[in-house]
Amino acid sequence: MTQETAIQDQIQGNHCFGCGPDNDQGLHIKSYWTEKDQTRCEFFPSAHHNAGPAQYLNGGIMATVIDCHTVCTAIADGYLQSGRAVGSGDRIWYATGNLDIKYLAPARIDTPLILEATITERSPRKTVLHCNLSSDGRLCAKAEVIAVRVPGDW
Ligand SMILES: CCCCCCCCCC(=O)SCCNC(=O)CCNC(=O)[C@H](O)C(C)(C)COP(=O)(O)OP(=O)(O)OC[C@H]1O[C@@H](n2cnc3c(N)ncnc32)[C@H](O)[C@@H]1OP(=O)(O)O
Repeated sequence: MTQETAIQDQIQGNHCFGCGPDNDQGLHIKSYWTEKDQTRCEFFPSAHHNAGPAQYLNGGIMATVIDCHTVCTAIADGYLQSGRAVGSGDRIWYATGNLDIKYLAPARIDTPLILEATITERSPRKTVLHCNLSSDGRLCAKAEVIAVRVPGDW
């Protein structure tokens, strides 16, 4: 199960700092389905995304890309569960209700991140996801995220 168009590029009107195509100063992450209930994102940090040491990535950036990759996955899944193409018809939105992240190892600033999200639970009001963040073949963070459905005009 693969797709050529990123989830974020199928959703209109997204100004999110992490994932919104409409945010000129955002991170512009791109997420793709890989298998049923699984998505992947590759993100190249910029030089100014440092933690204190110049060689390592800031933990808030790590949390942001996990947040956006998982919530965009929940949004896309919301459309699919409704039998609709992603981005079609009335807007389906989710917001982050909970983000529980464990930092396991530093991620280098000069190495792409690989994010792999899996939907572990879904109900009409919320979607629960697990996400691994790896860099240079090493698991650097893992997270549990609860995405909660909100109105289309949220
Ligand atoms: C095209 C757009 C693309 C956008 C992508 C954006 C990616 C980035 C996402 C973000 O960063 S969003 C910004 C950060 N998040 C927020 O600002 C959310 C602030 N909180 C809220 O607005 C509300 O508290 C929230 C929408 C999360 C929940 O309020 P509700 O009153 O709608 O929830 P409700 O009490 O009806 O609960 C619905 C379900 O969610 C669960 N839930 C609600 N809040 C939760 C919470 N905080 N943690 C865990 N679970 C929560 C709740 O237990 C319940 O589960 P069940 O259906 O199983 O009973």
